[in-house]
Amino acid sequence: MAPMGIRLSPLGVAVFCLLGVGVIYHLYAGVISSRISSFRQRRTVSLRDVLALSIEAAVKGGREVKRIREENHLEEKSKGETKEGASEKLTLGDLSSHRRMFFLIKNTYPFLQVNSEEHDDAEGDPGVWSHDIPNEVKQKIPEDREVAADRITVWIDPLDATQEYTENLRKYVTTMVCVAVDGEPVIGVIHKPFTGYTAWALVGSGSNVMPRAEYSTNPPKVIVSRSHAGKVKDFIEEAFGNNTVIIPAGGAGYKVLALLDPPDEEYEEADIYVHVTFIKKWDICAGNAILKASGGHMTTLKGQEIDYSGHEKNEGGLLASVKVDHKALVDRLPKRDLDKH
Ligand SMILES: Nc1ncnc2c1ncn2[C@@H]1O[C@H](COP(=O)(O)O)[C@@H](OP(=O)(O)O)[C@H]1O
Ligand SMILES: [Mg+2]
Ligand SMILES: [Mg+2]
Ligand SMILES: [Mg+2]
Repeated sequence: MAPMGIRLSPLGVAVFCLLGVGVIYHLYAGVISSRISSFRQRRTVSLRDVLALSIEAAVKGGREVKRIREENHLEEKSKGETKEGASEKLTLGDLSSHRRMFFLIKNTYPFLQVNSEEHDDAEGDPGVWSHDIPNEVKQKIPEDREVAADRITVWIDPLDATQEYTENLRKYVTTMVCVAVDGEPVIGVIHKPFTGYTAWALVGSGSNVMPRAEYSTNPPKVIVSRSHAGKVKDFIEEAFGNNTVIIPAGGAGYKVLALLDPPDEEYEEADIYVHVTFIKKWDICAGNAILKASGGHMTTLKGQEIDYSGHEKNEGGLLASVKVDHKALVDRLPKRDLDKH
């Protein structure tokens, strides 16, 4: 017999304990959840560390891209079709690079939101960041900034210009990482796996790639997509005249580099970059950050800034420029509904 004449069976004890936990949870739920959320908010990352990690991710992903192309073992598939009916290709290069890049970032900072173009939850990768900060980054970014982790969205394109990769047009291929803070592009990395060149920028702090000395807008030389062009030629001729030089090229990363002055072997020189079909944020965020760091702009065709948080779609087209009057360019573009392209 228990004291005071109460006898509790094991089941009774369990029910009693559960009730007790329930009462305590009810009383303290608000306190517990606010403690958890304030703990999350207090978690910060150094932007210089995230830049170095992004460079390492782009380079390591790029090694996979190069290896698989050189072994000529692409395992090419189609993920479906774009709205315009072009095949959206996927190769082993995209997937292996995704695994390297995505898990390098996730294993280092598991709490960061990372959005990759590709998905492969089945196979992880044990890689973690080396914590090496390249000398060039140390020199150009002497002062660091800490940012709350919940303000950050990372965008990864493990292989940009997959179409051209399958055609063995190597110069167009890049790997890209972008870090947005509150939806604004802040860190951009564009790496070229076949030459080893890497362009990077931390907006407001420094960059290793500069604009050229001169740009023309009367008319501009316009770089455009070669495999997702839509009716871009008509659009450009209506804006800038029938004699405008149009340069078709693969890759959104490549086309941004063509607006700048990268010390890389093979690239074309353009004054502006125009895209009129649908495009996704992992394709454009890194280039947007790099242009912004040089005082340039990447906007929709109506001149709106692109928000790099939330969903991945950009449906308003693209106009990118540097060292010219971007607003004046927007004003010269035809005011058309993009669905008609
Ligand atoms: N209409 C569209 N729909 C979906 N993705 C598009 C697109 N136009 C361009 N892209 C993507 O944007 C990148 C650059 O395209 P382009 O070379 O035609 O300028 C490519 O990225 P990926 O190769 O990473 O898929 C391509 O798939
Ligand atoms: Mg793709
Ligand atoms: Mg891409
Ligand atoms: Mg891609």
